Parts: sequence; C-alpha cells; structure tokens
Amino acid sequence: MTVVSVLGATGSIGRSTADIIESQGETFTVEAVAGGRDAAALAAMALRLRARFAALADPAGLPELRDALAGSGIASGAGEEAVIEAASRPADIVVAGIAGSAGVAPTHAAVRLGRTVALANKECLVCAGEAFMRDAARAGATLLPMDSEHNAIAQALGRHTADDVESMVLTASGGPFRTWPAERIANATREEALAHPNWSMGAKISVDSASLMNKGLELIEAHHLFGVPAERLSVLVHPQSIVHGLVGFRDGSVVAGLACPDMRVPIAHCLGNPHRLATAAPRLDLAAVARLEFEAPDLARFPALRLAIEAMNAGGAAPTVLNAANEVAVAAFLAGALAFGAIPRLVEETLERMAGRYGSDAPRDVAAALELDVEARRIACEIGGIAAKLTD
Ligand SMILES: NC(=O)C1=CN([C@@H]2O[C@H](COP(=O)(O)OP(=O)(O)OC[C@H]3O[C@@H](n4cnc5c(N)ncnc54)[C@H](OP(=O)(O)O)[C@@H]3O)[C@@H](O)[C@H]2O)C=CC1
Ligand SMILES: CC(=O)[C@@H](O)[C@H](O)COP(=O)(O)O
Ligand SMILES: [Mn+2]
Repeated sequence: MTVVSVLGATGSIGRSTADIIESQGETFTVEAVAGGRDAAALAAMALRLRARFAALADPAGLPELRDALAGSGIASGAGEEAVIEAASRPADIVVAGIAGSAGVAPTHAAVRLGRTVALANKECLVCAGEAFMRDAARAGATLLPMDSEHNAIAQALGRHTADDVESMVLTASGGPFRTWPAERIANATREEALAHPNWSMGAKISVDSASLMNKGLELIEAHHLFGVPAERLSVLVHPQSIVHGLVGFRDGSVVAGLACPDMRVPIAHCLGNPHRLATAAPRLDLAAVARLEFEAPDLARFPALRLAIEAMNAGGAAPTVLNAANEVAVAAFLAGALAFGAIPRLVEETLERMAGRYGSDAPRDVAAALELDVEARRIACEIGGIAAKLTD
C-alpha cells in the first residue's frame, strides 16, 4: 500500500491524480487532500479518495467543509497551517498540484521532511529554485518531475547526469495564438486564452501557455531540477504536443520522450515510481499522426518567453520577481482588469522597477524568496493600477 497526499486536490492535476489512484484498486491510500477555496469540491474529493484529513486554505470555507464531511470520520482544518499540515503528514508520495506561488510553502514543508514529492507546481522552482533544491538535497527529499516536459526529460535522461548532457529541449504547443499576428494577440479575450489546443488545465497555466510564459517558467524549472546550465536549455514549438522533451548527449545521441498529451501519463509515472502503472490514457499511433512539426519560438510575438529567458540568464532574484509579476498580471487578465498584451509589459516594468532593489544573489532561503514575492506583487499591482484583492 502506497500512502499519497494530494495538494491542489480539486484542480486539474488533483483530479487526474485521483483518476489514477482510483484506477489502481487497493494500491494507494490517501492520507491528506488540500485545496484553496472550494469547500464543496474538496469535501467531495476527500470522500471520493477516503482521505484521512482535508485542508482548505480559505478559513471562511471551514464550516461548509465540516458540514460536508460530518459523520465521515475525515478530519478537517482550514488556513495556511492546515495546508502545511496536509503536506507534512506522513506519506510515501506528496503530489504538489497547488497552482502558483501559493504552492511554495506547503511543498517546501514536504521537502524539508525528506518526502518524495511529485512536482507539478513549477512556480516552486521559479520563485525559490536554488534554496528549494538545496533544502531538498539537505533533507534527502526526492523530487519526481510531474510537469509533462520534465517528466519526459527525466525518462530520456535515465541514469545520466547533467555532465553527459549537451542540450535539453522543452517542446511548447505554441498555445492558441501560435499563428496569430501580434496585434490580435494583444487583444485576445479570456475565453480565447483559455482555449488550449491540446491540454485541459487550470486557468493560470492555460493563460501562461497562451503567452508562452509557461515555457519560460519551465526552462527555469528544468535548470534547477536537472542542474543543467541555462545555455544548454532551449524551447522548440511543436503544435502536436506528442514529443514532450528531448535530451542531446555529448556523444551526439538524442533521446526524446513521447506520449499522447494526457497528464495521466506523467502522473502515473510518478505515482508508480520505480515501477510502471497501467493507465487508460490513449496510445500513440504515429502512423495516424503522420506528421510531427517543429518550429523555432517567435520571441517578438511572444515577449513573455523572452522575459523568462532573460530572467533565467540573469539568475539571482530575477525569476522570483518575474514569477510574482506574472501571477499578478494573469490574475488581473482573468478578472478582466488587464489586456492580454499588457501581461508581458507589466512583467517587464516590474522587473525594471525592481532591478535596483534586489542583488544578483538568489534569495538566501525560501522565506526570503516568499518575502520578495510579496514585494514584487505589491509593486506589480501599483504599476498596473490593479487592486491587490484581484490577485489573491
Ligand atoms: N493542469 C496541468 O495539466 C498541469 C499543471 N501543472 C502545474 O500544476 C499546478 C496546478 O495546476 P492546475 O491543476 O492546472 O491548476 P488548477 O487551477 O486546476 O488547480 C489548482 C489547485 O490548487 C488549489 N489551491 C489554490 N490555492 C491554494 C492554496 N493557497 N492552498 C491550497 N490549495 C490551493 C486549488 O483549490 P481551489 O480550486 O479550491 O481554489 C486547486 O485545487 C500549477 O503549478 C501548474 O503549472 C504542470 C503541468 C501540467
Ligand atoms: C501538460 C503540461 O505539462 C503543460 O505545462 C503543457 O506543457 C502546456 O502546454 P504548452 O506547451 O502550450 O505550454
Ligand atoms: Mn508542462
């Protein structure tokens, strides 16, 4: 019996994780589930997975959560401390599926306890990469890459280390605006930005995919996760999302990870580690696909990717500020308070405004990264004339 806790249990990653857990009979038991605001959905997930503990970040939802779980024997709690408790309870695998920098502290709590963490939340490594990886190493935690590109790369990498790697390529679908001219992208609606061509995901990552910021965040994630220097990492647009990642080795070999675009595949890979779980994900039929296309990313039409590459190259605290400003900008766009084209502009202005405020050193620890995150959010709101409550 493998004991799993699922952080972000009501989201896209959480629901796909629940599908895999349920499909495996008695292989898994669930210790804890955690969610943000949706008490009814969290209670339903706790009951579905027969979890022992359910934690909701928003204290206002606790009465509803308690009512829904009454008589089930499932303990519950609310607030940041309760989410940390969910992450800290003994478990063989903790799935880190909270969206955004809200996932940093709970995931870090699991890491500091030396847990095996299946990492879907990429913002942990963008916001606090160096400190996070250092703490993981110190605590003897294992990070299993669940983000599809990183999962494919980890499989392609096998037993090799960064020393053997000449290049690492993350593919990008190109998002819904891949073929659009810049002027049309600038005025894209919420509905258009959320219409991802290949994946069904939460709102924040869907908008990031549309701006290609997602791929920039993923470059920074790969840099920390695999310890590969920034100059060996690159992005290739691949509209079919079948090849997820490629590793070029120093002998000239290139190993790629392929699968149909279905998160159940990387989730099963992480939960089954070191074995393989059978899944109902669609099987790849390359004869039916017939053509795989690749093209270079267009950094002029997708400036968010350029900004993320620049932040990765600059290092230090730049990725923390980039991530925070992007979260503010995406939340404001989703709330109808910012145009799509203003997202990268707000990120760039926040980076410029804060350039003198942080040194070239990375935040010394995760707490310092989170303090900088709060400050960068405040400044992004100020520059964009955005009410802070829109971005909570
Ligand atoms: N979806 C995907 O296919 C992929 C996602 N990822 C990454 O995984 C993460 C999750 O993405 P996704 O599942 O799409 O996002 P969703 O928006 O679908 O889900 C987010 C989850 O986080 C919960 N949550 C939000 N704030 C808090 C908080 N403060 N404390 C506890 N839980 C909270 C939400 O609860 P509530 O609904 O109640 O607010 C929800 O359960 C992101 O970092 C994303 O980049 C990576 C690869 C693929
Ligand atoms: C499923 C997954 O891992 C996402 O991060 C995905 O990569 C998003 O698609 P894009 O390639 O369009 O960013
Ligand atoms: Mn991804």
